Amino acid sequence: MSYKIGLVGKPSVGKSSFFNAATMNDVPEGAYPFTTIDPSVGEAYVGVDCAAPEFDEECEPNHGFCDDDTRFVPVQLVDVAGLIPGAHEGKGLGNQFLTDLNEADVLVHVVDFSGETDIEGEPTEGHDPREDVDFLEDELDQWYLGVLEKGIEKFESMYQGPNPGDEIGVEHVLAEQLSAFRTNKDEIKRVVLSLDLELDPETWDADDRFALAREMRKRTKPMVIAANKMDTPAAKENYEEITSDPEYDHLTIVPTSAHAEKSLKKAAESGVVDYRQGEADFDVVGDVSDEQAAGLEAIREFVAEFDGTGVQQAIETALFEELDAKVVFPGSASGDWSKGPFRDCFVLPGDATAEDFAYHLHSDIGDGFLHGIDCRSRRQVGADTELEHRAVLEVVTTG
Ligand SMILES: Nc1nc2c(ncn2[C@@H]2O[C@H](COP(=O)(O)OP(=O)(O)OP(=O)(O)O)[C@@H](O)[C@H]2O)c(=O)[nH]1
Repeated sequence: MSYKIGLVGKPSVGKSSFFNAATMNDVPEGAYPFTTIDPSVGEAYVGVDCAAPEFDEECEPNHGFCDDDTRFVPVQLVDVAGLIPGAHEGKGLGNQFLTDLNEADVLVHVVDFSGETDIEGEPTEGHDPREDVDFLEDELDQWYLGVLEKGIEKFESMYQGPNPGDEIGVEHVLAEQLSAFRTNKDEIKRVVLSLDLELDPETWDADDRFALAREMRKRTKPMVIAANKMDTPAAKENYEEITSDPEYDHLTIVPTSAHAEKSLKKAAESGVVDYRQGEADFDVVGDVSDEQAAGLEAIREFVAEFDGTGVQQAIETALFEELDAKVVFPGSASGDWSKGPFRDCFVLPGDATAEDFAYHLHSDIGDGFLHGIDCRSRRQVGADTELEHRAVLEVVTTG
């Protein structure tokens, strides 16, 4: 099972261009991307430094591929259609949209920073991209608020038992109601207290309820803004303005040109350039017309200024920074790579332990877990030890 990154945005912001660019990969022979019959799901990759060279090995990836010591690990990119005003009330694709959003582990919100599409996705000029950012956040907050209100109603109608001490804590009821958002009672309790609220919904006014819904949404729907169309002057101006606006400090904004990424990948496919996704430069290696050369030079300036086209960066930031995921390589401490060196590389939650990793490999391996061995230091690792990003671990089992 790979991680799911949900791509969301109103019409005409460049969501399709982003999706196509991110999933248009020149995968080398022998790498088998998953097959899908759903055109809104594609395979993208997150790049990490491959661990194999540290062990003087050449990796043989089962999934994804390795290019010049960067290991590209597959993730699913899901094009979530249907962001329109009122989605939380079931308008348009409303409920389906929310269900699809919920299946994603983390979101990339594609926003047209050029200001050339209005809130409905129609052409315009001078539209403030902040409205789009607020609009998605508000849709999500209203949705959370609706679910939260139901939980509060349930709690208030519950019989609390005749004796003091029999009461059911509100966090239990809310945790059940909000379970689809992958939260739990401890988190809810922490958020309630962090907002200086009492654990008693009778004392919460409308603002308190909204604040709670918003805070729960922020914690459980990590998201990155892909500031798209950054190749236009208007987008650069908007970007400067928004990134220096303290109201938007809570957001991670990645300057992006889906166009540039698509052009580079196409040029690479036809052998005109040598380009590796995520890189801030490329080489022209084929014949190009003057017009193509000028286009490529404009892209070169862009990727130099923004350290890449932003497509790969947005996906990697979403997974590794917003979601705080990490990768772990199964390894051999004794250097026995007879089954193929560094075949696998798994994406795991940031707090995954050695035992979690064992269970990720197989439930039998998890059940039989004795200890792990850190293949770099050859030190023994206990079940509860949190693994580092790019750990190389051998699991020793009873079996
Ligand atoms: N300048 C510029 N234009 C872009 C970029 N990405 C997309 N566009 C343009 O924006 C318009 C919309 O792009 P699409 O990729 O079709 O947008 P979408 O959000 O998927 O739109 P719908 O399919 O209508 O939902 C097209 O005219 C694209 O050429 C970009 O990075 N820079």
